[in-house]
Amino acid sequence: MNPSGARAVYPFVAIVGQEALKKSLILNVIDPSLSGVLIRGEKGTAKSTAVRALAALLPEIDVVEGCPFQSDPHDRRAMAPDARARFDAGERLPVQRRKARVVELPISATEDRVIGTLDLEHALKEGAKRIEPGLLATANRGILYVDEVNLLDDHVVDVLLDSAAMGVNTIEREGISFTHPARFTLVGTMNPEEGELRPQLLDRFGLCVHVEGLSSPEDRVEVVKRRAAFERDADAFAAQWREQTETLGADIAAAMARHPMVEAEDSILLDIAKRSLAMGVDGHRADIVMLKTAKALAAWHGRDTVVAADVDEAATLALPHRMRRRPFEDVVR
Ligand SMILES: Nc1ncnc2c1ncn2[C@@H]1O[C@H](COP(=O)(O)OP(=O)(O)OP(=O)(O)O)[C@@H](O)[C@H]1O
Repeated sequence: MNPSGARAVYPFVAIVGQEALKKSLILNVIDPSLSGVLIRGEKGTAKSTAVRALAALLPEIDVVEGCPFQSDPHDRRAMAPDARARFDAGERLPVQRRKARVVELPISATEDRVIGTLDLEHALKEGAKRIEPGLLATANRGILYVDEVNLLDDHVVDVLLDSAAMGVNTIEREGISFTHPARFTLVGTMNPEEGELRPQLLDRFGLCVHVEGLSSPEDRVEVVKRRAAFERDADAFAAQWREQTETLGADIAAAMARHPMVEAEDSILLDIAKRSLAMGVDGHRADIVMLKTAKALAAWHGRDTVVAADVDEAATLALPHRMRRRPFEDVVR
């Protein structure tokens, strides 16, 4: 525990190697419309460590103070009904500035816990209907993290992916229909040895990375040393990595600011289309995501124009889970 009472989190920048994993998360912060990432791989390879550590690198956002739906005080369309009604009535909404969050969805979460529900106790006691927000409300404008996403009820995964795609969540109970903004980046981790995700669900994760244990003995030693130092004194360890953490946070913020300016020429779009055709992907999601990824990469590298190398890298992140399976091969790598 650190002085604020929060449990110290292993720093993102102290993760050894695993560049694709780290890059896929950073790109989703630069462009939250990338539709998230599915991180597949064996156990103990820093998957959950990386996602939890991402919280320290997320941008600051303004929220309507006390709003359980994380309404944006500066954008009427990004407000939940209550905040919008107050805004329309001319109220000056109180603003709280805080970091965007990583919210974890436990594997045992029920549909009500995810979507939200009607507070029946309140309705019975007070005679008034009140919405009890779910995790999709808490995760609005942040990251929703599902560890072992392959073990989550298919129906709940469907709900998550639908909300993530539409940017809204609707709670329907007892004749009431309540809609609130739910824009979040879905990050799922899974160990394929414990079961696969349906291909329809795979395709809806923007990016996919495969993570393996490190193969160099030196790197493995470094992992052990760093972990031991972290466990000995987590705050001192975090302090040791603070400067690098701040630099990475500033680099991400700069890329986010540059991102809307990035352009891609038609020759790049053609290159993307040809790659999708060559890989035999279904539909057009691969092309759309590849272009977005290439643009986020260009912004990350400080450029305003997408170059061929961005498309090369984007393809490694956006295509693996979309290639048509060959007979007898149902494992995505
Ligand atoms: N590349 C790495 N750099 C630093 N620490 C690592 C690395 N790989 C693994 N670790 C350490 O190994 C432990 C296991 O990592 P983590 O909990 O993130 O695994 P995981 O991939 O989420 O798998 P599981 O599903 O088993 O939890 C953690 O203590 C983590 O700090």
